[in-house]
Amino acid sequence: MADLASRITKPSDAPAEDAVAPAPAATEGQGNGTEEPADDGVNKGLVETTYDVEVKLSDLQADQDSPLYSGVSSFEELGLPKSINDGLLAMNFKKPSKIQERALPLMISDPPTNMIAQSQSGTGKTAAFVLTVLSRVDLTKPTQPQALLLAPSRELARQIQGVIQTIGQFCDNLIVEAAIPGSISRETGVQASVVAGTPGTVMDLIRRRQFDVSQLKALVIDEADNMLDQQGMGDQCVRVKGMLPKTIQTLLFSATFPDKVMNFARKYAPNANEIKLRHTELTVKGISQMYMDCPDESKKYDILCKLYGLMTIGSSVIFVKTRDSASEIQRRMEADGHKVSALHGAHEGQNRDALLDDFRSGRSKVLITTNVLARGIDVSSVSMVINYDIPMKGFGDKEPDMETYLHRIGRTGRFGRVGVSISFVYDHKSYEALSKIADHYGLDLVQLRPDDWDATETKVQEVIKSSRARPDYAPNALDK
Ligand SMILES: Nc1ncnc2c1ncn2[C@@H]1O[C@H](COP(=O)(O)OP(=O)(O)OP(=O)(O)O)[C@@H](O)[C@H]1O
Repeated sequence: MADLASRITKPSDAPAEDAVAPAPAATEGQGNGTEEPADDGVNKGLVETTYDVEVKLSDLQADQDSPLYSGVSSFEELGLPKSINDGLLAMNFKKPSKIQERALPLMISDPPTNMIAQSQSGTGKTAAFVLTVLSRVDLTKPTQPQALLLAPSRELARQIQGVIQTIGQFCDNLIVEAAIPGSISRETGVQASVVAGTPGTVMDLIRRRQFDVSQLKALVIDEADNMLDQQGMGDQCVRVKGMLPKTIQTLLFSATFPDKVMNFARKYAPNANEIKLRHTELTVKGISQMYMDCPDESKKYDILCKLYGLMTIGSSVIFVKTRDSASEIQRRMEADGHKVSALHGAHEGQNRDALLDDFRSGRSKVLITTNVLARGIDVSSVSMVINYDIPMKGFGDKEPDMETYLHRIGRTGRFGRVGVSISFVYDHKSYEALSKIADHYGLDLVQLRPDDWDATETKVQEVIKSSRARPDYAPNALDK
């Protein structure tokens, strides 16, 4: 068994840095009733101290080693139309990140070329593909669908819709619709130039002839490794693509592209330009990765409750394995006087939307969820992620889900912010799973001990206190 203990850092050298993660497959939240699809995330390495050192975004974007680095001084230099640049300015996006600077020129040039692009969590992949889509839309045909963006969950599809609307706020006549369960009227069908949806719903709309795909010019698959995975929504994505014009420009994006899906991705998006990360580049430096050594499973809940005060300094996401345990932990925590909410695939769609909107706005600060929210969700105030259950994959939970770990912890530490992840281990199996994740990504995980609560609080607080919102950061498009 890999030795987690050998990777423990002392309190004084605690701050962690990079992260990585692969991801499991998510469905549209219509999972099989208990366990929901996983996804990834990773971080690694410990940096010297500096939890409380405030690094400005402008400094990060000038650091060539940062994924936020930009060699150009503004978006204007990338040749985007003024209406789009105005939208970026309104969002306070001053300079592109590395993925935006590298991918955009390749994607917006003619003739259109396919793209397979990888970049760490929270580094601005959404804007990269949204800008491409907006540059291709003919606004004189506002109700003619011209671009389709697919995502693994209704929450992510809605978030992408919001980003398109925000960046495109000065594009006259731009109409963006979400194609998620219950969103498109049967009478009218799709009446938009840009559609962001989940594959099952999109497939149904096309089959029922409520979605005219004949003029589509661009297809974006976000979280593409997860979406194309045969155990996830690969089949649906293949069917959807089979119904689209053959000449469509296909853009695949994710923070993780495990080798096993790369071959398929290359078939799905033939002759694509590729931007890939090396293994060592997958981690996000701002995320301090820790683990909690729980004496046994029954103590996990008590330890979670003890962490509640730290969770509410900012906002927190608690990831658990099943819908049932999400609901059960919510019930117990509420009975114990804590304010928490739980969101998972068993909830009805509008309820899910309201729960996430509350979390985005800060009306709720602690969200218990499953892998359905592990990927893509961007809430800038999240300063802590808890892996109450270590993400596992395969039948019988035999192997850790490297990708899901990376994506889960990537819900914090977004675009230069800092955050903490705490993974709970309590027995040989969970300890070994986390050890494998640490070995895979070369992580130095900081150990937290439930019997030394002062040290735990100090280590966590050091990070979270410096994660406060700073004015040089652009707000998330949907955060209120
Ligand atoms: N150029 C920019 N300048 C400032 N902020 C930006 C810029 N680009 C993106 N952001 C912000 O960074 C945050 C993360 O972006 P985004 O959600 O696109 O990350 P991502 O790479 O898609 O992450 P994930 O892999 O987790 O889906 C968002 O809040 C977004 O508004």
